[in-house]
Amino acid sequence: MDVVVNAATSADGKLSNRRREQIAISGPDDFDRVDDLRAESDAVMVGVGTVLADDPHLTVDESTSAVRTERGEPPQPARVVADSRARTPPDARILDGVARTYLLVSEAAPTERVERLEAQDARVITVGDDRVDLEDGFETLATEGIDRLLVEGGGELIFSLFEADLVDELSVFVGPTIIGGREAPTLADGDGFVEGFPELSLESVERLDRGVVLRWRV
Ligand SMILES: NC(=O)C1=CN([C@@H]2O[C@H](COP(=O)(O)OP(=O)(O)OC[C@H]3O[C@@H](n4cnc5c(N)ncnc54)[C@H](OP(=O)(O)O)[C@@H]3O)[C@@H](O)[C@H]2O)C=CC1
Ligand SMILES: Nc1nc(O)c(N)c(N[C@@H]2O[C@H](COP(=O)(O)O)[C@@H](O)[C@H]2O)n1
Repeated sequence: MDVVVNAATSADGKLSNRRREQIAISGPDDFDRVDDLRAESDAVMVGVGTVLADDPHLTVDESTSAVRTERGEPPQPARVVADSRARTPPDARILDGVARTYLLVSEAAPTERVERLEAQDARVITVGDDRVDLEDGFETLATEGIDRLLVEGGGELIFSLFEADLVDELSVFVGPTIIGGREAPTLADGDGFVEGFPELSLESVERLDRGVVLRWRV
C-alpha cells in the first residue's frame, strides 16, 4: 500500500490551537490540491482525535467525484478512522453514508459501541489488543482494495505511522500564521523520537496561496 500523509501547519509547525479547534490554515488553492490528493486515493484516513475535534467529512467535490466515476472508481474515496475504543460518535459526518467508512478498533472497544457504529453502516476492523495495530490494519485494508491511502492527521496518528515506518510520502502546506502554544498539536506528536529519526528526501517546493507546499519522500 502506498501511504501519503498530508497536513497543513502554521509557520511554527502547529496543526491547530491549544483548544484543538479546527483552523483553516490552507487557502483555496491548497484546499483544491487536497481535493486532488483525495481524488487520487482509495481512502482518506484520520485519527479519532480529529473526528472528535473537527467532525470532518473527508469527501471530494462534486466535479472531482464525477471524474472518479468516469474512471470507473467509486464516486468518493473510502474513509478510515483509527479509533481503538470506538469513540466515534454515531452521528459523525463520516458516517453519513456518502462513502464507505472503515473504523479500525482494538479488542478493547466496548461491544455495545461497536454494534451502534455497525448499525450506522461502519465497517469495523479489529486489529490490536489495546490500541489499533496500524500495520495489521493496513494489511486488512489492502485486502479490501485500498492500495493508495491518504492520511490527513492528526499529530498523534502521524507520529505512530512514522514510528511504524508506514509512510511513503509527506506533503505539508506551511501557512502564513503563528499559532503557538506548547499544548497545541504539531505535525508529529506522540512520544517523539530520541534516535532513529526518519529521514526525508525533499522532492519539491511550491509556492501556493500565501504559503508553501513541501513534498518529501520518506
Ligand atoms: N491542519 C491540519 O492539516 C490538521 C489538523 N488537525 C487537528 O489536529 C487535532 C487532532 O489531532 P490529534 O489530537 O493528534 O488526534 P488524531 O487525529 O491523531 O487522533 C489520535 C487518536 O487516534 C487514536 N489512535 C488509534 N490508534 C492509534 C495509533 N496506533 N496511534 C496513534 N493514535 C491512534 C487514539 O485514540 P484512542 O486511543 O482512543 O484510539 C489517539 O488519541 C485537531 O485539533 C485537528 O483540528 C487534524 C488533521 C489535520
Ligand atoms: N489541508 C488542510 N488544511 C487545513 O487548513 C486544515 N485545517 C485541514 N484539516 C483537515 O481537513 C479535515 C476537514 O475535512 P472536510 O473539509 O471536513 O472534508 C480535517 O478534519 C483535517 O483532517 N487540512
